[in-house]
Amino acid sequence: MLEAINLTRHFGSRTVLEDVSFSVPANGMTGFVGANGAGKTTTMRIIMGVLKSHSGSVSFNDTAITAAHRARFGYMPEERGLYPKQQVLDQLNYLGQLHGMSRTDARTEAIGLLDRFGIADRAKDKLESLSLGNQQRVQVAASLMHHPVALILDEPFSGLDPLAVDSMSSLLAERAATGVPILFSSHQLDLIDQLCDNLVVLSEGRIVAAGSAEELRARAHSRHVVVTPPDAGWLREQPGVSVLDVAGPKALVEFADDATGQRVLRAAIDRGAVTEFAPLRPSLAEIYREVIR
Ligand SMILES: Nc1ncnc2c1ncn2[C@@H]1O[C@H](COP(=O)(O)OP(=O)(O)OP(=O)(O)O)[C@@H](O)[C@H]1O
Repeated sequence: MLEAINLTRHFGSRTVLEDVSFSVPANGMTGFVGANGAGKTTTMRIIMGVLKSHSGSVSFNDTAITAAHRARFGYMPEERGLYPKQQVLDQLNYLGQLHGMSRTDARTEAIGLLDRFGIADRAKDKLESLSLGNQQRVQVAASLMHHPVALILDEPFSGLDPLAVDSMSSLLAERAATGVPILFSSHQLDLIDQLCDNLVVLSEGRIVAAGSAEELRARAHSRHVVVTPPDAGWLREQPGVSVLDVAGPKALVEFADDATGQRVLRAAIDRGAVTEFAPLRPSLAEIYREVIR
């Protein structure tokens, strides 16, 4: 597990991170979301030691993080970082060898990753001759070359077509399943919803929500769809019930607590037929919108 503990960072007189704490558990993907300028890249840079925090710390598997840990991490920085004029395969080979892989292992791994991303035929081309989306695939491949023990990826999915998103997400899910903590930032809430086991939401340098998707869903608003023919308007009169929408027999409601939900269900049965009484699982995207409001 990777942990950020009370990180604070200023730029001049501006505080861009304030007491930021969250964990990135092994066995799962953690989505890092927040508006432009919220502080995601700054946090990732601090985790990777590219930037120092003014207070707070980072730990990996319950010990203070060291350069040796970080050398075994995979990092895809916001500014990317491969050489545009160098051949794709050469760069991946070189990076693998920098991480201690033999020339043969590095080459095998590089070809395997390029193949996985459907761009093995571009191995001998200069990076700059690839489309932006394909360059992005190479950048992600670079971060995966040495079988990292943790992955920190700054917007790895931006600019990818749907097939590339699929191949990248299945590869990352495989790595996560082997116990590699993965933190990735994204503005694509639908993807976050699809991929993440954990979510960290940053707003103006502060954590506004963090935890497992299940915990966050359980903590979120308790919305229900209630269908009581012929007309669900009576729900408006019920204490502890906020009616968000009503159309004939169907209402979308929020209960103040579970007991209110049970009381309303009994009242609905007393009135006649109840054809639907169903909790709505909020998506992570909805949770994000709610906490960021
Ligand atoms: N080197 C720097 N000098 C001064 N201010 C900086 C520096 N780096 C980042 N900032 C400021 O810190 C704040 C957080 O920026 P950061 O890049 O971490 O946000 P972000 O959440 O990654 O945003 P985005 O989603 O747009 O990538 C911003 O206001 C940014 O202008």
